[in-house]
Amino acid sequence: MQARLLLEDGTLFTGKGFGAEGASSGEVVFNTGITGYQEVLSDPSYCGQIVTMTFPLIGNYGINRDDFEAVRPYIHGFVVRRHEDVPSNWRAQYTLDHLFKEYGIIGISEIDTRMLTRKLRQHGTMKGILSTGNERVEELAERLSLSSLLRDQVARTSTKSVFSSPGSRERIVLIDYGAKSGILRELTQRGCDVVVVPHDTTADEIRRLSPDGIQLSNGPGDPKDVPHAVETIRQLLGEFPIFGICLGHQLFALACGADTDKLKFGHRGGNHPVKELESGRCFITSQNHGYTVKDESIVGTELEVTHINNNDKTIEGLKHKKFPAFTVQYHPEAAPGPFDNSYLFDRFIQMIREHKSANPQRPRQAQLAETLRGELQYAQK
Ligand SMILES: NC(=O)CC[C@H](N)C(=O)O
Repeated sequence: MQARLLLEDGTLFTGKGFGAEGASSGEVVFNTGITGYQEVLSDPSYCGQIVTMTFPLIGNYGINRDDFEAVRPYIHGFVVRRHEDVPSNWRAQYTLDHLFKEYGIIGISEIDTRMLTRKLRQHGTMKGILSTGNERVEELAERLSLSSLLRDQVARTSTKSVFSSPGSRERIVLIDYGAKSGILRELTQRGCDVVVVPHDTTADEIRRLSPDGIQLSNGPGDPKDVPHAVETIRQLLGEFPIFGICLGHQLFALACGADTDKLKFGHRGGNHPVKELESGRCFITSQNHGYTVKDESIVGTELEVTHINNNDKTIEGLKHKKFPAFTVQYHPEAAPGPFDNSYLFDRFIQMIREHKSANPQRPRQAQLAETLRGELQYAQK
């Protein structure tokens, strides 16, 4: 089956289709990871994007039950050099083609992904349209120009209802903006009592859950598309220890009065070098983002830059100077990518314990009584 990818600048790629048939448009981005295509394509932060893998052989180890980062993929297309439809791995349960057919996702192979990546690097990410049909190029171009990029990806990918993953240690409210499963996995592995809440949960609703700490998740799209999330973080800041990841980091920065901007082609891959300014140490990180916190916007806020990207010097980590809160632009939960940064979850738990022992005026009993009162009032409404 022939398939085509047309970019906004008029470049047309012709290749072979796999997965679903039809047409689909989105922002074309590239990921430089060598392994981990299952985690990449199921990371909700790619919602609405057509993802190109720079590694030239994809599909060779199939798809398995355990490596999903969300219950379903939200990507709008997948572009590869060579697609291997006969997986060879003991963990493989079915093929990439099978997965894409199930979820209506179009894959295209036999593409010069090196040329495509160079174009995206030079021009910046572009809109593109994938099609397995035989419409004329002019018709494809017309459909592409009429299509618009999604603005509601957080609502599309966030959980619709509250659910819990019980544990016997710290109670963490995880605000799900399109969270990767890896974040919940890291918290539950540490025994945390996690309650996952939708992106539009209010500060009062969160207070009623009596959290010891708040985890802000990753998520798709422009942080400025979810102003309600920024407002909620602003209300919770100072009251609870906060740890933010990726979109959570950007939303936190906005809540503290800083600003965000779009990068030319983003950071997506498993080997981005990040420098921790305090120690001077370099960490290799997993990344997937197209936006960044603007350097100059930190001035005059109560934020301090803790990490920078060693390639382009953009901000990779922040902490609040007064309140227990820190955030990173990269992915300590890895999946895919190195697990070197998972210690940040331990740091979060440590921060929660320190905050608790420094604030003995609100013992658990008093907090519980307060919660109960809140819930009663809520129920009587
Ligand atoms: N992985 C993420 O959380 C990405 C954050 C945001 N959507 C960006 O592209 O910058």
